[in-house]
Amino acid sequence: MSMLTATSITKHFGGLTAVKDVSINFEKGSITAVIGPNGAGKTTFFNMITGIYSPDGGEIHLDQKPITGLKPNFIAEKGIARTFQNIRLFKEMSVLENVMVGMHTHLKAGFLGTLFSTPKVRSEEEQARYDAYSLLEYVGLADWVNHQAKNLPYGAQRKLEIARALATHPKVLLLDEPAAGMNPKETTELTDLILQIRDDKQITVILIEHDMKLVMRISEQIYVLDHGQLIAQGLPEEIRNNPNVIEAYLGKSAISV
Ligand SMILES: Nc1ncnc2c1ncn2[C@@H]1O[C@H](COP(=O)(O)OP(=O)(O)OP(=O)(O)O)[C@@H](O)[C@H]1O
Repeated sequence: MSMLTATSITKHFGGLTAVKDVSINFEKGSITAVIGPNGAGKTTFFNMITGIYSPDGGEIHLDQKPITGLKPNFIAEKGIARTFQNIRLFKEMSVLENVMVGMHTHLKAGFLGTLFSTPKVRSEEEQARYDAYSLLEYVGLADWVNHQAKNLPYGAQRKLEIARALATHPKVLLLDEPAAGMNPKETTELTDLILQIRDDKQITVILIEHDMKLVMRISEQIYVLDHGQLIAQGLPEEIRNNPNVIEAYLGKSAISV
């Protein structure tokens, strides 16, 4: 079953076409990678899906419903969460608070409730605290809950971003270069975590990533962008051996990955 569909989406920045006529269908519960050289249009593609940019052409559907051009907060509420290429945490806040922030779209007590701290607000807050802790335990950060986010090792900060994204109960999780800057041990842990998220929660995972070992290991489908256009799609094995992809991006050395 299709969970997210981009149909012929295009984005121009002045005279530059960053994404041109790209169509991709993401199946429910699948793990898909979008790869390609620097400047290929991968992040722009993510930015259109998450509502940061409105496409200049084409349509996007989530769970068969149109979401094209909706504002990011609406798209988040409808079930798309993301992490960023450059980590975006509230650095002075605790690890637990960072995840609780991710939950706020789901809390029901309104502004007045928050102002007067009614019993309903207090119980919601307690539940949020408990859920945030559970999520941190799930991603392997239980020992860090009370630390300031800025004091976490790099790999743990990336995991915290994932926990915060999961706090919104997404149907689709977009990961923008989740392994960037990670050491091999952290990358292996991340690989296991992504697989676990999909298996346990049936979340549709889409990742942009330059670490080809990770990409080849976990992706069921791979899409390759170059100069804003889709130049290939297929199974990891097919992509690894595709002459156009080797030429545009992977290089000959990739064959041994
Ligand atoms: N806001 C913007 N204004 C103007 N040009 C932009 C903007 N965002 C992206 N671009 C341009 O669009 C093209 C695609 O950029 P994009 O960041 O989507 O590529 P990418 O594949 O994510 O690259 P990388 O792997 O380096 O992150 C690039 O030429 C980039 O300079």
